[in-house]
Amino acid sequence: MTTLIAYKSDPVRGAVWHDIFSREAPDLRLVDWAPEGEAAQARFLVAWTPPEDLLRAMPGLEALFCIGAGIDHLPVAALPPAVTVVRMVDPDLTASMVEYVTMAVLALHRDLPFYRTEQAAGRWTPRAVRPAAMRRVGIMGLGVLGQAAARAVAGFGFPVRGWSATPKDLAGIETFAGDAALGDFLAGTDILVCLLPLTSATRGLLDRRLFDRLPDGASLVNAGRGGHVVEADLLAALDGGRLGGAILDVLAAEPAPADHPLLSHPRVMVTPHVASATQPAGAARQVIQGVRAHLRGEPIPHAIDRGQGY
Ligand SMILES: O=C(O)C(=O)CO
Repeated sequence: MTTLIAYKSDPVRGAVWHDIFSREAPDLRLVDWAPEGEAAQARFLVAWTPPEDLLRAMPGLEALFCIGAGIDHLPVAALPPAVTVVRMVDPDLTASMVEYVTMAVLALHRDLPFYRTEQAAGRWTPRAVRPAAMRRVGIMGLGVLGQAAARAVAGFGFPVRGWSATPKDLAGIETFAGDAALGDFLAGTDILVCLLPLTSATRGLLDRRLFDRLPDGASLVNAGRGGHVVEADLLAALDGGRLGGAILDVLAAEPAPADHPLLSHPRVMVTPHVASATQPAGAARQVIQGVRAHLRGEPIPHAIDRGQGY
């Protein structure tokens, strides 16, 4: 019997998914999601936004493949433990995130938010140029994206440290793990990069208490989720001079309202959640590998740990 995989996402990228499945996995059949169609019988679903009341819509569901790296928006708790939830790990998605973090770290290191404001005011205000070796970058979250970003940033000569919930060993990167080590990690971080997954343990973690543990004038890059940051505390830290600047790809409410104070802040640069995106070819191949592993009775690579929430 053919294995059915339902696809519920953008139809333009869907054309690439169909092409890869028909050429590389003729034994598997990708069908576009429709509530009344055969897709409802599928054992696997690929989606960013699953159908409402997923289990009723797909009673035979065995695995949900998220089309993005983050799964915090999915109704995981409502799914029985037998349904595996899988995160996307796509080389193009990782590469784009590495570009974004590198760009943001360099922009903060080279005072770009400051020069943008000076230029707008018609001012010519040079600041001292500091070598990368004098700017310490701290990356929170050392999963696939965090590790790749840490290596890339270290390549410019920045001393790089990383913090994660559980201990990680990374060549050339000083690593810290758990709540007890957070203070030491922050005290030696001039540019803080958040790439954490959003869970009940990390929601609101970037608050006044955390900003107070950074060196004076430190800056922030958030390419995780808006929910990591207490935005009122970030604004207060920027206005009070604790933080020198921020580059944010994500905000608590997206799209952000036009009058959001972070959008107009002179030392903040905001991008509209574009740091990275899954590309269809690599994503389709990850799903093919994952479905095949499952059919062989093996664990699906990049399945989330429900206890950890990512
Ligand atoms: O992949 C993700 O989780 C994203 O946020 C992409 O937009």
